[in-house]
Amino acid sequence: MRLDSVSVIGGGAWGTALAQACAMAGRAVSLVTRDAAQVDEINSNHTNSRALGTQPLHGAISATTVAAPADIVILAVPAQSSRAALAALDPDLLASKPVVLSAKGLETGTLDRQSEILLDMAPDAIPFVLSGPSFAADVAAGRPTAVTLAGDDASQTSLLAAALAGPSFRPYAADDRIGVEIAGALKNVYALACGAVEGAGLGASARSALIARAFAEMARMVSAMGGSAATLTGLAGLGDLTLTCTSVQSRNYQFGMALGRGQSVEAIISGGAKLAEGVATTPVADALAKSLDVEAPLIAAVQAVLSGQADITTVVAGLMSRPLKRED
Ligand SMILES: NC(=O)C1=CN([C@@H]2O[C@H](COP(=O)(O)OP(=O)(O)OC[C@H]3O[C@@H](n4cnc5c(N)ncnc54)[C@H](OP(=O)(O)O)[C@@H]3O)[C@@H](O)[C@H]2O)C=CC1
Ligand SMILES: O=C(CO)COP(=O)(O)O
Repeated sequence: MRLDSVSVIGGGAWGTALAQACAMAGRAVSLVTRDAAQVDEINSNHTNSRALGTQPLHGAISATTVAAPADIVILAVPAQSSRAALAALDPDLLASKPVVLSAKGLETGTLDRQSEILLDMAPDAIPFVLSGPSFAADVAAGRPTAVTLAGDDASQTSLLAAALAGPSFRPYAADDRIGVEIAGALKNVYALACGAVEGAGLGASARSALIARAFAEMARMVSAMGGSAATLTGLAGLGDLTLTCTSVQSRNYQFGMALGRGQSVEAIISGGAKLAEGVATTPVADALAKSLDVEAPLIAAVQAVLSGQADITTVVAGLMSRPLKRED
């Protein structure tokens, strides 16, 4: 498997940060964005100001609007856009190629994970999932970051992890693709909840209780969906859950804070909120929990708030009055 060149699809914060990580790892990187002005800026000024402000980009990154063949493809568009972005690519670019899925979300309507979308659109592609505690700004600035890279073939996954690893970006190879995907998607739902706890002024104790119960709920979801709950002790589980559920830097946490202050979803979005993947993923996760008969009161609570069925006070009172139970 040749792993010299990388095509990153998506010129937002995460696509640009992953392009930077790959360039720092010694790969030749093509960053594919649909915005011609962004292409000009990246190629002439080595910045992508809309995505990452003044962060200087590595000279090994070149931008384009049209994807060219590469040894590795990284998909870095929002979860709800993955299918359209794949459909716009020449299928030959994906056939038998390692495709790294980096979006954290479940698809509206189909309830699909990112790798299910990929295999639907490009059955010959080789899916890998990259997830873990990693803000784009940190990765792009070369601050130390560690993530999980999950794939079906252990030796291929280790080779790919080595090809993407650089001085400040450390992928750990893993084999539980489903567990990593579900963890990455659900942590955004719980980050909305934790942000809401902060926005509503419910205190740090409540937030930590929420994180711990979210971890237990996530384990039930992962197991029911065919993944391994043990995966959640790693970077994609505990690592990303704690980062996103405690950082004001997280867009999902910020969205949750606005909910906690009493703003409606519509008002937050029309006020220019950045991408918060948990908003689209919550109803999908709620539907999956119900169809799989998984006890998921926290996902249901976030769904009740997002859909306007209940306010935060009512939802918290409901959670606190559930029958007492053993912790396991
Ligand atoms: N930012 C972060 O710190 C991290 C993000 N992620 C995940 O990465 C994913 C992307 O997030 P992020 O980059 O931050 O989001 P951004 O909002 O910063 O960027 C999204 C990018 O995707 C592009 N895009 C949207 N739809 C399409 C499409 N159909 N075809 C091509 N390009 C498209 C947008 O283009 P345009 O501007 O033209 O609309 C934009 O460049 C999310 O799932 C997120 O959870 C994961 C880890 C860290
Ligand atoms: O996934 C992330 C960090 O690991 C980014 O989180 P937000 O999308 O909430 O900003």
